[in-house]
Amino acid sequence: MRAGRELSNQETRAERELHEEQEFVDRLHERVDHLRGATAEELAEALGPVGNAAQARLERDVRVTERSGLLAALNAVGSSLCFGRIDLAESEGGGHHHIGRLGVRADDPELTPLLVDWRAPVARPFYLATGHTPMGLRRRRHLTTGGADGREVTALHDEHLDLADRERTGHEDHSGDDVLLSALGAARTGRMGDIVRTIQAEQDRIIRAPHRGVLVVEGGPGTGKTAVALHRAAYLLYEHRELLARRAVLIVGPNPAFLGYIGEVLPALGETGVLLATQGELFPGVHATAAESDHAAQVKGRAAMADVLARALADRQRLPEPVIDIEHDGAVVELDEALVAPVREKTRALGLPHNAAREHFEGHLLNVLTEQVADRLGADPFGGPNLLDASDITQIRDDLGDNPEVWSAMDELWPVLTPQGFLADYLTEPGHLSEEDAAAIRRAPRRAQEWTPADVPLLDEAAELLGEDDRGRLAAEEADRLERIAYAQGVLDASYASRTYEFEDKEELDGDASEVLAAHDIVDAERMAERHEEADHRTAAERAAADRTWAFGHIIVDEAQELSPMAWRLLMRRCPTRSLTLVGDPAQTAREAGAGSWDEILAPYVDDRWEHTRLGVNYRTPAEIMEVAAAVPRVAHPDFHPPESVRSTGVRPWARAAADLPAALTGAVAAELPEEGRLAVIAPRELHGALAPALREWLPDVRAGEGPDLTRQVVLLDPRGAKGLEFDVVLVVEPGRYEASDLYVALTRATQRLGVLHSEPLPAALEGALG
Ligand SMILES: Nc1ncnc2c1ncn2[C@@H]1O[C@H](COP(=O)(O)OP(=O)(O)OP(=O)(O)O)[C@@H](O)[C@H]1O
Repeated sequence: MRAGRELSNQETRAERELHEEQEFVDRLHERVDHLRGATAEELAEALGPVGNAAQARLERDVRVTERSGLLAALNAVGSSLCFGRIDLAESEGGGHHHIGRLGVRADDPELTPLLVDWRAPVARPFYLATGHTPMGLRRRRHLTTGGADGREVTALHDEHLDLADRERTGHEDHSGDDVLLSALGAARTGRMGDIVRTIQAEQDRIIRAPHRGVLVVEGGPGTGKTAVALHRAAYLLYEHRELLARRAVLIVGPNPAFLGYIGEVLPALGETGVLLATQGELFPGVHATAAESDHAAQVKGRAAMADVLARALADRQRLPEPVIDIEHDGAVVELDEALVAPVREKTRALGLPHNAAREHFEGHLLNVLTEQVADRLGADPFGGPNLLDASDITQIRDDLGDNPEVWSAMDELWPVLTPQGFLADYLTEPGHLSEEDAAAIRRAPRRAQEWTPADVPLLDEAAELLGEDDRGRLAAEEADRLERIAYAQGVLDASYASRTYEFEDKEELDGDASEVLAAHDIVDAERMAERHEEADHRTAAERAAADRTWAFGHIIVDEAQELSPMAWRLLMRRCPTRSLTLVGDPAQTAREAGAGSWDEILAPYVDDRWEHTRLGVNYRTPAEIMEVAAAVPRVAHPDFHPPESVRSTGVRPWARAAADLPAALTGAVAAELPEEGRLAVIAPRELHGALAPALREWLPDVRAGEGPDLTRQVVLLDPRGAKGLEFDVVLVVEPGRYEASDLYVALTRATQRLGVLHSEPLPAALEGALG
């Protein structure tokens, strides 16, 4: 009887708790809805016309940026606006805080905090507190919301961190671990989601690590490296908003499909100040997607290429072979090696980039040509000093400067080059390399500008070596400025013409009218022209994408060990403050183009001043699959330890030998396709053509070699393209053809089930390991 009453009291308490949280969540959404409307209105107002004063325009720009950021955050809240609550111990003053995706204050005079942003220091114990170290907490609560609009509180999970606390809420049956496990076991959508509800302590420490310096995060497959890197970006943007909103954060990922996969995480967290890019997109104006051999990419990635390009450029600073004849003033002026070599040396000695030095080359060359002409014209037949005076010499120099033959000689000897033009020329005839390496990267002239990702660091290197001959740009800017002044002058003249009329008109009505119009007198055309310059409303990330010399506030590199030494040179140029987070796993790295150990990568830039940290728990791959996959790196490293899987499913991975692979694949996909979620077929690229018809039922329009659409229920990938991705079910085809690191990647992509299909022998590591 007594037990029965207690039980019903518990039920009542549990219901009351749920009801109270529902009321709170309703109030919260109401407040956010109101804020959203008000912010949208403020933004519309800010985007409206403002006066011409520079101050007003500046203030408007700041307001627009702020309001747009806030609106993006408010629009992003989606369903789990509030997902946690922490109750403080009596010793900490009691009370509680709700934790959510963004900070929200009540509409009262004190602006009482309603919801604490997950990134705020107050929220930290939500992620870190344990029974052993409660961090001042009495209780931690996970709120799960759902329903049609995502606003219904569907479950609470309470953990008591003070073990002496006997109070029960009726929601203690499941712990925070169940919330994590249900997130991990959920069907995949083809897009990565955020993990703010369930960030684990080891991950939280990395996410909130100080932003200065280089932080290296290593961890096996599925340890949350990518998730952590993205949440770190969100955290840094929150913590250092002022700096990073201006300088933007760059996230570099291994391929476009991967960027598509992770692309929604930061916007869902309300952050827009981030540029996501692959290596192939890091040179503005170039979209480098052409393919090439591993050998070619490896040659291009070597650090020595910086020197090779510098030498190739020096080759373009030519000497006459043997002479260039210039017709001038009825005679021939001879440009030979003896004359040009000292000019070239003098110009090189300035240490300027090639294009920037061109102006000096022109000056020096004109001087020696002038001397030659003056020697001839002013020679005293009786052997005395030259008969020409200073003005004659100036005249000769000016005349030479007007002679097109002089300019074409200059273009031959010291041409102004673009990075694209220079590199394309180099690749059609690669010098300063062994014959074998040159053959690997040589390109037919008609394909010379089909850029590959490995070309991008070379283009950037070339741009550095070339510098800018900015005379053209400056002249264009000056012409533009003059045009604006002329326009402004026209406007002023027009308003002056109407002035008398308006003035008279107004004066009759208003004695102050002369004051208003007097403003005209102090605005000259030049200042008015300045005011007509376009306001730049692009975000910092958008401006950064278009600017090769942009210095980012922070750079995050996923799969960082894939990058070549030349790619590191490019990235370090984009990050002069050396504020970087590098994420990678050596066991998943194809070493061909990679830069080797972290020490080797980083020593040239930061010496040994970098921090290393590891993630050790696998949140993706069930233990059964991990056991099979770990055998692959163990072949070369017998003491290899994979990260520990947080889950097991009880389902063993299987292997099936089949003479007719396409038929076997069709059968396997039909049998394994999850009701909800995604299935990936990972197969060597050369088999895609033969396998695509077998997938027609699910992928009717797929063509071999196409970028995958990860939101389809079935996806066809090669092992490199599978990097960083995950699927509910994975079928690996012909694993005997993969390199070990690629095979390890392919085998660790599944969150639920793994199957292997082969017609050729299995690699030794998999033999006997599969059911
Ligand atoms: N704390 C967490 N809560 C919920 N899900 C998590 C958590 N940590 C990681 N995950 C999930 O685990 C999966 C693997 O994470 P992620 O892709 O970041 O791992 P990774 O280390 O980058 O893997 P890989 O090196 O294999 O690409 C993702 O689905 C991610 O959302």
